[in-house]
Amino acid sequence: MAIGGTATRREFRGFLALATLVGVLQGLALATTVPVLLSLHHDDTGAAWGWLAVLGLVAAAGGTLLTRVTMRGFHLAMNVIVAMHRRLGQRLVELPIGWFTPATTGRTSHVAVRGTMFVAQTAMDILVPLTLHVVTPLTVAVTTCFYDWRMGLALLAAAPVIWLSATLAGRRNGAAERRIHDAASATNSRLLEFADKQLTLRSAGIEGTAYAPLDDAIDEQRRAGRRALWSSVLGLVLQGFVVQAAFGAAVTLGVYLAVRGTADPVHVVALIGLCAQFSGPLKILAELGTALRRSAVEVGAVRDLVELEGLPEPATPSPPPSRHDLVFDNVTFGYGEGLGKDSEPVLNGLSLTVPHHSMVALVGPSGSGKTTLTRLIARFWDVQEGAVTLGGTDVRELATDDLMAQLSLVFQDVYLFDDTLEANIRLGNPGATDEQVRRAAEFAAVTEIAERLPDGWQSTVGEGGRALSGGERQRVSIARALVKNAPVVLFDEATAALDPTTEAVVTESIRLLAGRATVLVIAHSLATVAQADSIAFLDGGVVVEHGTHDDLIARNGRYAQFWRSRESGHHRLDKAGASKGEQP
Ligand SMILES: Nc1ncnc2c1ncn2[C@@H]1O[C@H](COP(=O)(O)OP(=O)(O)OP(=O)(O)O)[C@@H](O)[C@H]1O
Repeated sequence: MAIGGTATRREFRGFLALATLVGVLQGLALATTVPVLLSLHHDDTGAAWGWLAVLGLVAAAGGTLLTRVTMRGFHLAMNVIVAMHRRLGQRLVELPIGWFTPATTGRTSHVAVRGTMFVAQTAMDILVPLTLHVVTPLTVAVTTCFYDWRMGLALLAAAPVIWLSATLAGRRNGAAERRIHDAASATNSRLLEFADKQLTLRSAGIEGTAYAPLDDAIDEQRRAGRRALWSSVLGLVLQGFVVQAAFGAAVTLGVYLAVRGTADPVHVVALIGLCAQFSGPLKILAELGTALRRSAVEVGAVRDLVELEGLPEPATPSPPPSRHDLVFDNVTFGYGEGLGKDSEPVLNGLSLTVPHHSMVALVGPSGSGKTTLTRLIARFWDVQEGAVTLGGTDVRELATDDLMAQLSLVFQDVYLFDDTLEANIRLGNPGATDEQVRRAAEFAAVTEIAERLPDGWQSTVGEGGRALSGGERQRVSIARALVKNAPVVLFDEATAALDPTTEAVVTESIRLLAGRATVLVIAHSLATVAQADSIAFLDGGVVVEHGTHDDLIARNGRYAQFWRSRESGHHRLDKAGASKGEQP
């Protein structure tokens, strides 16, 4: 319950205390049946009625408190769900953007839905019965001591053995539940991937529901489920056996005492009835323990997510810089953990300067690190060695909001929300006037999209912008970047061939930005390269050549080769053409 915060923890303790009190009252009500029976046996009807009244009062108090405890459990569950969702939401905005992959998104949705559902169930369906099923038999055992200390002690001595067997069974089941959880998370991720990649799968001729990674994940989930079922059945059998053995031992002891004449046989019969109330609830203790562990696994997964390390925010952030030159100073970065041998650095001590309000084009073979380089500026991830500075300030020293306010990102995978065309542009600058939005849209040739769509600017673009073509989506994202009017623009030109309008918009918007913002563009077209103040040619995670177009042509190195090969054949630098195999 720590996950719900301090207030929830206090509420939880009160809830458990109340549930314990209900358990004690239920045990006392059961124990009161013994004097009722004995009074009847001794024909003392007055005492029998008296004890019956006590029994009624205790049972009524227990029932009333049980209603209260159930209500409290409900409130507690709701509070924890809200607290968990809040913390989860908070954590998601703090995580580095690079953390979000289809696998982690699948895991998150699984955890957010199942984890919270389990918490709600834990308080209501598990914790109350579990507390009652422990406290009531213990109260019965203690009160038995008052009637016959020998039989009472026998019950109390059995308690740790029963507890141990319940714990062992629960632990086994907990491990099985963890496997089910992992398998279900994996299936969830594969399912999302399967839905998301339908186009790719179908174009690869993989039709229907046959998709090996998903089938494997479902098989693993089935196997884990079967193992968990066996584990749970074995636990129940073990628990039932131990409890029956304890009950049998208490009955045998009672009979022995009666036969030896050291206990009244009627007394013993009444106590055997009470012992049955001791063993009944304990039989399903293992089952409840399993449910609790299952819940703990789900809650643990939420906690793991909540405790993931977010992007470290500076304790005292530097003020937003007034100049906007970008410097990569000896930057080393790899996607794995640390810089161990399992994590080949993608950038190897790379240094590059993009002066204030200048434009640098990044070119180079596929996989040379161009995308990675631009994303380090926006702190999708942090560098492992060296530094990325903006206006002389390390990007890690800036508050994330301040940093993002300086940047406009025009990436190929920029997401359009299932909202209106206008709202998607305004996202770049929520405070922009209608006039500013329309001007940016006009420049990025989005106006003609609005004119074509039935509801104009108010037309919704569908989830991820699916109502628009790839080129149109890029135009909307350019309009979004233009309306933001940020001093630094990171531009990833589309690698796929664009329609002529979009191609012209890309060229024009880059021309517009030149001199007004610091622009770092991953260039795939010669038209873009030609507009840059300088060109950095990347290979193997380092800048192998950097200079103006004329300088680099005169040097007759890698860039000159690339330029000639593009000029003589293709107009675009597609990925295949720029691959390492073919010298650019
Ligand atoms: N999220 C990621 N996790 C792990 N490795 C990655 C990730 N993104 C990129 N890489 C690896 O980093 C290397 C550089 O990739 P990057 O995308 O930066 O190159 P690029 O020059 O932009 O390539 P392209 O022109 O094909 O887009 C590649 O080997 C790639 O496989």
